Amino acid sequence: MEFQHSSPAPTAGTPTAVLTATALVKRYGPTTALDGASLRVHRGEAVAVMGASGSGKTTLLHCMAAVIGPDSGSVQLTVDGHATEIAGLDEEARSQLRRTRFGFVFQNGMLLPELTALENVALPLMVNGHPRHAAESAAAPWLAALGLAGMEQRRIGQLSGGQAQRVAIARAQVTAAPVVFADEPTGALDSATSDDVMNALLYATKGQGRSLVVVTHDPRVAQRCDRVLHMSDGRIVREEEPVR
Ligand SMILES: Nc1ncnc2c1ncn2[C@@H]1O[C@H](COP(=O)(O)OP(=O)(O)OP(=O)(O)O)[C@@H](O)[C@H]1O
Repeated sequence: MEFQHSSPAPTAGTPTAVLTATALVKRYGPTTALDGASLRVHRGEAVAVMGASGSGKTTLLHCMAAVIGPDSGSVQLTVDGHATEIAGLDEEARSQLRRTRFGFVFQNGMLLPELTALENVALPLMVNGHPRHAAESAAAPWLAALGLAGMEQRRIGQLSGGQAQRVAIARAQVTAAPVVFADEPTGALDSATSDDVMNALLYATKGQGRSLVVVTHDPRVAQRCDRVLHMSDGRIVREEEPVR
């Protein structure tokens, strides 16, 4: 299965940074969305980003994930001992990075309704040039691992909200991306389903030695992560490690 190829978890006491953001600034006209935000994400850890509406969480996630470039500051991605500065890349290079190094899970899944569950999960591999049969063969074990065996041929509208979100999680894993970004992944779900989806998300990321960065308003989701970073006015102002 795809996740057998993933990196091992970091050894205790020597956390390795996979993403290091330093002094990120991003302005939209008169609005300063990021005002010197800095953080590190270590290999194999789950980090929650919390904060009031408008504090800059999504903008931070988008800068870290090469969705947008910051106006200034640095984002360093380190994979297999090789560090790359990604903050200044052009759109084409950012797009390639997103397809190969990052996975994404959003609140509404962002799945293609006209495709089946299996096709949705296989899609990132096909976009990266894998033939359909190979892509679907790699995708199917992920659906099974996330409790969706037998549902491969259903279209997204024939799944519950929690099932659809698990398809989105499978899709974010199938390229073995070292970092997965999730923006309010449980925002549209009831609390029991939210717990299931969070279990699936942690299993598919941290459980495979990958890193997870999750933006959330839900303290229950944050509580499940290794570290919780609090944002205010475009900066990280506080960090805590939830007691479990
Ligand atoms: N594309 C954009 N154009 C203009 N302003 C933007 C844009 N994106 C974000 N902003 C502004 O930047 C600030 C930070 O927005 P951001 O979405 O990062 O906050 P957030 O903490 O994720 O908020 P929420 O919890 O409501 O999603 C806000 O004032 C927002 O209005």
